[in-house]
Amino acid sequence: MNPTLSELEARATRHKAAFGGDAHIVCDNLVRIYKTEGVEVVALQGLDLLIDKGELVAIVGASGSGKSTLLNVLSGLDVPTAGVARVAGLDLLSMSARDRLRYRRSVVGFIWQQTARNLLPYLSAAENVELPMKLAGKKRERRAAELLDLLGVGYCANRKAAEMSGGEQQRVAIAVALANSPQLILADEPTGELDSETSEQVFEALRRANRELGVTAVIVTHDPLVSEQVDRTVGIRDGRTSSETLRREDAEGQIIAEEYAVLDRVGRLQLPRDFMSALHLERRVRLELETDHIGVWPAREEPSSD
Ligand SMILES: Nc1ncnc2c1ncn2[C@@H]1O[C@H](COP(=O)(O)OP(=O)(O)OP(=O)(O)O)[C@@H](O)[C@H]1O
Repeated sequence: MNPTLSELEARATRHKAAFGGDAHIVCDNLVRIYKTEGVEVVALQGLDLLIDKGELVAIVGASGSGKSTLLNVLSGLDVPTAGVARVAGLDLLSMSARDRLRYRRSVVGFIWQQTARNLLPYLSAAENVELPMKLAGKKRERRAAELLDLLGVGYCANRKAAEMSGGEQQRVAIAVALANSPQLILADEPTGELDSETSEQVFEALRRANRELGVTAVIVTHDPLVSEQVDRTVGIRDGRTSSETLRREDAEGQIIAEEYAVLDRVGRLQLPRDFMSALHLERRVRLELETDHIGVWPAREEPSSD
């Protein structure tokens, strides 16, 4: 017997609810199109991404690949054009303005690349950390000091931004982002303006926040020092997730990194550009299913018509 319309609707809803399950961050076929002066730029072209609660993930990709767009969507600053974006069970597309404000105040914390953008210059480090708590109507006297201590900048509590180094300012910025106990922190090139030694300290502070407070952390970065030290690095190309590198420790304590291509739900994957050019793969490829892998070959030369 053919299913009724209501059965079909129920099936479609079940299918949707299943994608991502209880992942902390779910991006499903996410699309963001910018329109400027009649020209459309597709910054995200059906991006899929799942991140579990408590993960520390780096996002890498060439300039213009869509990394900041993704972070702006996850931070609630920007609304995608289509698809699904869900954080901690909250739907970022259908959220009301009031819920969005609450989301940005207490579910997510943000750290920008420009050190000067993260802190108010006329407030001390401790006052900067207290500010988001005050705005959310919370007053927890000890928390600012505790967070600054956790991130190794307790000694900066009474200093203003101009009296701190770039690395100290970024660690205070992490404390500000953590002030309202968010579930997720997002950092856009947090070490972009810093030298390698200072970068290491800032990354270490992010890692400590992730491990000790259990907060999920997503870091957009060009810095190999960051991207090569996380358990999972997601590569974005042309507005889609194209690769993932997973790192694990083997029995001898050596870190093993394995790079994977990402297969989306309908079976699409992006072949690395250097693989494509090495075998002159273009437009059409021949696929063959073997017992434990799939072979990909350049298409045979088309027989000429004469
Ligand atoms: N507000 C905007 N209006 C129009 N186009 C935009 C806007 N923001 C981003 N874009 C375009 O969307 C695409 C993705 O940009 P995005 O900033 O997300 O890339 P990115 O990977 O973060 O780059 P970078 O590493 O240089 O910061 C680019 O082509 C960019 O020019």
